[in-house]
Amino acid sequence: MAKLSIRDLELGGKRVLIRVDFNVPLSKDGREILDDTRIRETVPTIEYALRRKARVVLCSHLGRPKGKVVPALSLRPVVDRLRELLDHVLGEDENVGFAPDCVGEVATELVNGLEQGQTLLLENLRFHAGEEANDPVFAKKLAALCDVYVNDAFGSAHRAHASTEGITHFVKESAAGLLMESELEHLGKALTEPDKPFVAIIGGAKVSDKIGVIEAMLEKADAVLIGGGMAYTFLRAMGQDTGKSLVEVDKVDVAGETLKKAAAKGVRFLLPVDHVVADRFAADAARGVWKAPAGIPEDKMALDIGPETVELFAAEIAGARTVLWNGPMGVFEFPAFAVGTNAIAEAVAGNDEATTIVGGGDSVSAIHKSGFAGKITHISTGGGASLEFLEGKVLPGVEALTERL
Ligand SMILES: Nc1ncnc2c1ncn2[C@@H]1O[C@H](COP(=O)(O)OP(=O)(O)O)[C@@H](O)[C@H]1O
Ligand SMILES: O=C(OP(=O)(O)O)[C@H](O)COP(=O)(O)O
Ligand SMILES: [Mg+2]
Repeated sequence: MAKLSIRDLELGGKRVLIRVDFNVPLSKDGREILDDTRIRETVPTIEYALRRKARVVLCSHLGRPKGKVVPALSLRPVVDRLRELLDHVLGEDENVGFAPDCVGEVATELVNGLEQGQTLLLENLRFHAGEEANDPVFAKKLAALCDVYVNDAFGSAHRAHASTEGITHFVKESAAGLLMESELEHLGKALTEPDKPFVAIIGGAKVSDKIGVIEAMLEKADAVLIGGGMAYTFLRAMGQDTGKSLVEVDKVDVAGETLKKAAAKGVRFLLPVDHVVADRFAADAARGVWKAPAGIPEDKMALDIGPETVELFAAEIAGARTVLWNGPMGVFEFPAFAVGTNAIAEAVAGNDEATTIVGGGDSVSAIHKSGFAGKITHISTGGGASLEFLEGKVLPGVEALTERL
């Protein structure tokens, strides 16, 4: 099922709306970009359009503002970084423009005022509730800003939102961008029929989003290693005390079912056997190592996997021929709780015989921080998107694109 590519489009003079995933990890005040991979990876697509004299409009979400304007989640800080990265394509005095709202009069005026070879970034799509609700009224407003639509946001391709799915119903041509194509190609090669043993490592904090995918993963993986914030809902399902650790109470049943299925299928399902716990969620919190079978005390939260877990996971990783990793093993943003994530990064990077894929906005930030990024086969801009790709279903953001005839 071939989809239209940006390379199939006539772009000269056209208003080209490119949906990008600039959902980059930010410092707490929202001013500093901690990892710019997701911006850098879209440069080839933007450059491609600019060189063909398109009038380029970029749109993205950032974080989860839930339909309200949250100043700390403004995309404005991205403009400067983008300007630097496009320096080789833009004229000397040329700036990347910024529209303080993604739809409405001001946005329309700024978009229509764009000349060939100019670029405008729209404010956070999720400041409008219509984005996540996939409201056709909002999708139509976005569509009105362009002549052609390009989706380069692989990291958001698992979302059927107004800017990834809805909009395609209101534009004539919807095409994949160069990053979208490259991600699908790399992940397709590595994950459609993965070399075995296939080890999947899942961590991070988006428990309710990703826990459902783990069950599907049991069909493909030989071993599943669960760390980070994902682990505690499973440990709770096993009846362990998890203290103040991240647990999605609504998902404890799903976790229990997944554990049963893994056992029935003979898939090795590894959970942390020890934890680095803290008394509060802070960089300078008092730390200690807690080891199963003792439960995590009521007043403590687990913020990293412990040293025995690292050894257990590293041994499994060493025998793999394909590794897919999404979700950090701990709160790696705090150096004191980055040890487990860095050790797993070293183990994945150290397996020279395996195809290794690390995906996700925060996981990519973590792998760069660890210093081992250079030894990973493919660094993907998608976390949830990579996991859902592995399930084998077509991602809604890809499915919605125009068929190539
Ligand atoms: N034990 C934990 N408790 C709370 N948060 C955690 C824990 N381990 C990891 N995290 C957090 O998970 C976040 C990343 O999760 P997620 O967005 O799912 O990953 P990715 O962006 O790589 O797909 C990080 O900000 C990290 O601090
Ligand atoms: O960061 C993202 O996904 P990821 O954390 O799984 O890598 C995407 O931008 C999707 O964001 P969302 O999970 O808030 O829809
Ligand atoms: Mg993330």
